[in-house]
Amino acid sequence: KDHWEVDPEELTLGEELGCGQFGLVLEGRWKDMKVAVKMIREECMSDEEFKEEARVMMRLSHCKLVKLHGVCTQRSPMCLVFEFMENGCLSDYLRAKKGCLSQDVMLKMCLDVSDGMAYLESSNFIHRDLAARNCLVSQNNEVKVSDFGMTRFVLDDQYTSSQCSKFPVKWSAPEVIRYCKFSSKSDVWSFGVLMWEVYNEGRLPYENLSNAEVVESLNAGLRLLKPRMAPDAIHKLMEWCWKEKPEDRPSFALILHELGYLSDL
Ligand SMILES: Cn1cc(-c2ccnc(-n3ncc4cc(C(C)(C)C)cc(F)c4c3=O)c2CO)cc(Nc2ccncn2)c1=O
Repeated sequence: KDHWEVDPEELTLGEELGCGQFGLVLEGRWKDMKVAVKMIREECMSDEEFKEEARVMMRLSHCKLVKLHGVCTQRSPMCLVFEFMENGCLSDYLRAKKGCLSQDVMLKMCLDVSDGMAYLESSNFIHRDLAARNCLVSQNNEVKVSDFGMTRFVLDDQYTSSQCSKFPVKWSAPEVIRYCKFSSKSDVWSFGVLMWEVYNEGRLPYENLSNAEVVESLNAGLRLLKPRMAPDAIHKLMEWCWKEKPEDRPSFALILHELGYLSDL
C-alpha cells in the first residue's frame, strides 16, 4: 500500500460540510483527528489523474496550506482526507465577522495567505483560483490556502473557459482572461483581489459590474478602490499586484517580506 493510502476502516464519516466542486465534503474522524473528507465523483476525475494529484499534493506541505493527510482509492467514490479547518472558508468568515475584525487581524490574514503562496511559488506550483472563498480558517483563526491546482481537474467547462459564466474573471489577471496564461504572477494578481476582499470584510469585488464590464474597466486602466480599512501601504501593495504586465508585479517572496515588515511596525 502506498504511504498516502488511508485505510477506510480507520475513517468514520460525520456531518456534511458542504458540496464542493467534485462532490460532497463530510466532516470525519481519522486516527483521533478531526478531518474533512472530500468525496470525488468519478465523472469529475479519472483514477490515474486522481492518484497523480494526490502524490503532488502530499509533497506540498506547509503550515499555511490545508494539509492533505491521505487518500482512499480502494473504495468508490474515492476520497481525499484533509486536516479539518474549524471556521470554514475565509469569505464566509469575513462576512460573519463584519465590523469585528481589526486592521491587525486583517493584516495577519493576508500574511498567512502570502506565506502559503510564497511556498507554492518556491515549489513552482500555480494555484489558478486564489480567492478568499478558496482559503480556510482554522480554530485559532489562522488562514490557510486550499484547493490549489484543483481547477485542472474540473471537467465543467463553465469554469475553465474565461468567456463562461463560472470563470472567476474578477480574480483573474488580464493575461489569464485573454490567453489563459497562468503563472505565479497571475496568482499574485488574484492575491491583490484577496487582500481587497479581506479589508472589505468579504464584499464581492466590482459588485455592480458584470464580468464583461470588469474586463472593459481593467482595459481602461481602472482598478479596485482602496478599502476604508486598508492603510495606504496595503493599497499600494494591492495596486502593485495589479500591474498590467506580469513581470511588473511583485513575487510572493517580496509580498511576504513587505507584509512581514508592516506587521512588525
Ligand atoms: C478541509 N475543509 C474543506 C471544506 C470544504 C467544504 C466544501 N467544499 C469545499 N470546496 N470549496 C471550494 C473548492 C474549489 C475548488 C476549485 C477547483 C478551486 C474551484 C475545488 C474544490 F474541490 C473545492 C471544495 O471542495 C471545501 C474546501 O475544500 C470545509 C472545511 N471546513 C468547514 C468547517 C465548518 N464549516 C464548513 N466547512 C474544511 O475543513
